[in-house]
Amino acid sequence: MYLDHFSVQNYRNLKQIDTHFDPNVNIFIGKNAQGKTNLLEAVYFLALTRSHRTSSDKELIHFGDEFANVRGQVHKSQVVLDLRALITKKGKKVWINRVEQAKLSKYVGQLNAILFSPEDLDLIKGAPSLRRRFMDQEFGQINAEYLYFASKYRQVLIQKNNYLKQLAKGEAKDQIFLDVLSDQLAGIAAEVISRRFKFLKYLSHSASLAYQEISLAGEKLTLTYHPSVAGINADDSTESIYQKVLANYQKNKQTEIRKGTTLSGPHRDDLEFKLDGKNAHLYASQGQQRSIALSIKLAEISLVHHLSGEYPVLLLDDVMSELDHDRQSALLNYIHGKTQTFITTTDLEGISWEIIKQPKIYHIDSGKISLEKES
Ligand SMILES: Nc1ncnc2c1ncn2[C@@H]1O[C@H](COP(=O)(O)OP(=O)(O)OP(=O)(O)O)[C@@H](O)[C@H]1O
Repeated sequence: MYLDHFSVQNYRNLKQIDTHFDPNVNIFIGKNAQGKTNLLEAVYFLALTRSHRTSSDKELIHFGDEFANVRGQVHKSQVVLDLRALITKKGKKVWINRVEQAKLSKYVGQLNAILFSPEDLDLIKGAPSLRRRFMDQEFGQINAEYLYFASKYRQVLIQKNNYLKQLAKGEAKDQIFLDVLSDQLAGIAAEVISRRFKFLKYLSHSASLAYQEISLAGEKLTLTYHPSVAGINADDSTESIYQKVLANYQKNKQTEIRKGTTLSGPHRDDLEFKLDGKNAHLYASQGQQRSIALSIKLAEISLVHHLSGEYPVLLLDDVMSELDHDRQSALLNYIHGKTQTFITTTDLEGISWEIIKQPKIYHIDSGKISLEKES
């Protein structure tokens, strides 16, 4: 798939943009704070109806304005879609082919976007919450059911935690209501966990292949999912995961009441990256971590293609300068001719131009873009 006609009004410092992107490579060159990330964020928002940088949509509206609007024409192999997202201070609305969509879950997934930014390098060594957010964002955009269950899980978890706090303070007494909430939460947790296992199995396999292409040393990369409820494994059915999560909630019921919070479930799970069986969090060098992060992104591209038959668009925010020549070559060769790619950079130094064939080059200055030359 690729994004052709693209227009923006009042998105952060991008007051007004109206352009047609190149189906292959688009490069945005600009000094710091000119709007390069904002532009990629606007594309990401059009795809996922959320920013990768903030959970507050209001921040996305240009200072002093009332709304932000992003619109794009997406070409897929069988169909052309007109997508539109409108952000106001009261909320957001989305349209597919001018028809307003009541549910965001019906909209998300029409345009798939994989974003790679320097922060992704923290995925390996950063806090477990980063890896959970990674799973929720990436699996949510490729699978509407995952998106639904992950957000339902968050809702019911808040409800259960609020009730646990009331019980802890003695403001509530009815433990049967707690059992009802735990049962509901365990059912949704099982749906989330079984899908995480399924997608991670594929991701691990293709990330391992990608890592082998990128790293000259040839170590084997594996991804392992660690559910916080002991005893759950990849071969378990959803029903059996549900039984194990529920049994765990029951076992820890009094501790959860005392602490006023739910101690296990998808919100406490983690993901482990290993190189030749060794935990990359503890042992991988900076360079190996870059290769792992890059391999995961390449594997995501392949996962989207595997599930939807379409390649996602790839947003590379300021990462080219972070990658050495060999890793840039591996990345660009991998995506060549498959994915529409958007690259931001402050300068042209350090980019392996010989690998990028006929890009469309834009300059970006104070939120305005201008085309350098047609490819
Ligand atoms: N809601 C908003 N309204 C207007 N301007 C905004 C808004 N939010 C952010 N900005 C401006 O956007 C600019 C930052 O843009 P962006 O993050 O895209 O920079 P960049 O070109 O990617 O720079 P760098 O190379 O440093 O990452 C800043 O000048 C900031 O003040």
